Amino acid sequence: MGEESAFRTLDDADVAGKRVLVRVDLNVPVDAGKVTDDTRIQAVLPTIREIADKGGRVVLLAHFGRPKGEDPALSLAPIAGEVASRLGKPVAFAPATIGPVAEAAVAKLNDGDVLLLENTRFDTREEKNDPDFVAALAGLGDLYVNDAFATAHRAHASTEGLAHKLPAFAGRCMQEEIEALAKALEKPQRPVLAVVGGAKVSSKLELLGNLVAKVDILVIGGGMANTFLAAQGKDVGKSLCEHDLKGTALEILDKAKAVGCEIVLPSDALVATEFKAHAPHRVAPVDEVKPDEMILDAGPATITHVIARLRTAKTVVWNGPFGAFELPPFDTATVAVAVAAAELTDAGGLLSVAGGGDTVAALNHAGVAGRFTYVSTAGGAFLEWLEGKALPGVEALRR
Ligand SMILES: Nc1ncnc2c1ncn2[C@@H]1O[C@H](COP(=O)(O)OP(=O)(O)O)[C@@H](O)[C@H]1O
Ligand SMILES: O=C(OP(=O)(O)O)[C@H](O)COP(=O)(O)O
Repeated sequence: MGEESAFRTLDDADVAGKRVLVRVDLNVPVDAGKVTDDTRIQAVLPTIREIADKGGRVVLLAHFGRPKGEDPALSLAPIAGEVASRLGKPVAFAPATIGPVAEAAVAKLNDGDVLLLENTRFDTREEKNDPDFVAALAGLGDLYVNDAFATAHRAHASTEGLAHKLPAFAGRCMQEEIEALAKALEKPQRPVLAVVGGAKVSSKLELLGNLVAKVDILVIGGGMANTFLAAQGKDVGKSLCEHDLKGTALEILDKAKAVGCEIVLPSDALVATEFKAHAPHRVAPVDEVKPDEMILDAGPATITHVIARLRTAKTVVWNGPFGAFELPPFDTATVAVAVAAAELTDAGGLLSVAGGGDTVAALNHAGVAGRFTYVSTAGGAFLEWLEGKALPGVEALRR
C-alpha cells in the first residue's frame, strides 16, 4: 500500500459550497517587504485552485515567523496580495484569526472565493494546541485540509488540533511531499551525507542525536556549527550560538562516535564584526575568532573538505545554509557546496534532496534548485521525517 492511500485526500472531499479551512505554509523569506523566494506560495496553489474550482470557499490559515502574540511586523496582510497575484484571482484578508472580524470575513465568501486569515501565532493558544482556540477555528469551517508539510512537525491548533475537530484531508502539496520523500529516501544508497546548517539551532539540534544513527556523514554548518565549536571550548565571539545547548552538542558528538557517524565541523570561517552585506571580513581558523567577531560563513578549507566528502557520498540530504547567504559574500560556502551537489547529481552519481524555506531560497540564489533530485518545502519537518519520527500534522490525517 502506498503511503498516500493512508490519508484522505482532496479526492475524498466534497468541497462544493463548503467552507474549507486550508492550513498552508506561507512562512516565506521576505526582505524589505518583498518575498525573496516564492517556492512555498507556488507549492500550495494547486490545492487552493482545486478547491476553488470545485466551488469550495477557501479559508487559508498560516503562520509567519515566530511572534509571541500580536506583532504588526509579522502580519500576513502583505502575503495575501502575493498569493493573489500568483493565483490569478483576488485573495481577501481578515485582520483577525478568530472572532467576529474573522467570522464576518468568512460569511462574506461566495463559492470559489479565497480568504487569508491573520497569522495564527498572533494567538498564543495556537502553539499550545489549546482546545478553545481549536474550537474557535473549527467554527469557521466545514472541512479541514492540511497542505503545510513544512509545519507538520508542529502539534499546533491549526496543524494538528483541527484535524480531530473537522473532517480532515491532505492537500496536494502535503500528498506530493510525502510521496516524493518516501520514493527518494526510503532505501537510500549509502554513504548518506547529511548537511544541517541554518539558524534554528534549538529546534534542530535535538534531532541530530537521532540523525547520526541514520546517516554516514553529518556535516554541521551555519549557526548550528557554532554551538558545537563553543562546546569544544572554542571562542566563537559574537556568533549566533546557543551556549545553553553545549551539553546537548557534546552528547551528539559522543553518540556519533558510538554509532560510527563521521562528523564534519568547520575548520575555518569568514568572520566579520557587522551583520550586513559586504561587511569587511577575513578568513580565520575557527580557533582564532576574536571576541568582537561573528562567524558568518564557512571558510575555503572547510568548503574544500565538505566537497571532498560529498564526492564520496551516494545520497545527500540538506537543510540549512552554511552561512548568512542573504548577505554576500557570506553566501560563498552555500553556493559552492550547492553547485558541487548539482554537478554530482547531473553526473548521475548522487541523489540529492534538500529542503527548508531558506535552504530552497539559497539553492535558487545559487541557480541550482532545479538540478537537485528533489527539493522539499520543508526543513525541520523534513529532518524529523528523516529521523523516522511521526509528524503530528501528518499522523492526524491518517484514515
Ligand atoms: N553563521 C550564521 N550566523 C547567522 N545566521 C546564519 C548563519 N548561518 C546561517 N544563517 C542563517 O540561517 C538562516 C536559515 O536557517 P533555517 O531557518 O534554520 O533554515 P531553513 O529555513 O532552510 O530551514 C538564514 O537566514 C541564514 O542567514
Ligand atoms: O519555516 C519553517 O520551517 P523551516 O525553517 O524548518 O523550513 C516552518 O514554517 C516552521 O516554522 P517554525 O520552525 O517557526 O515552526
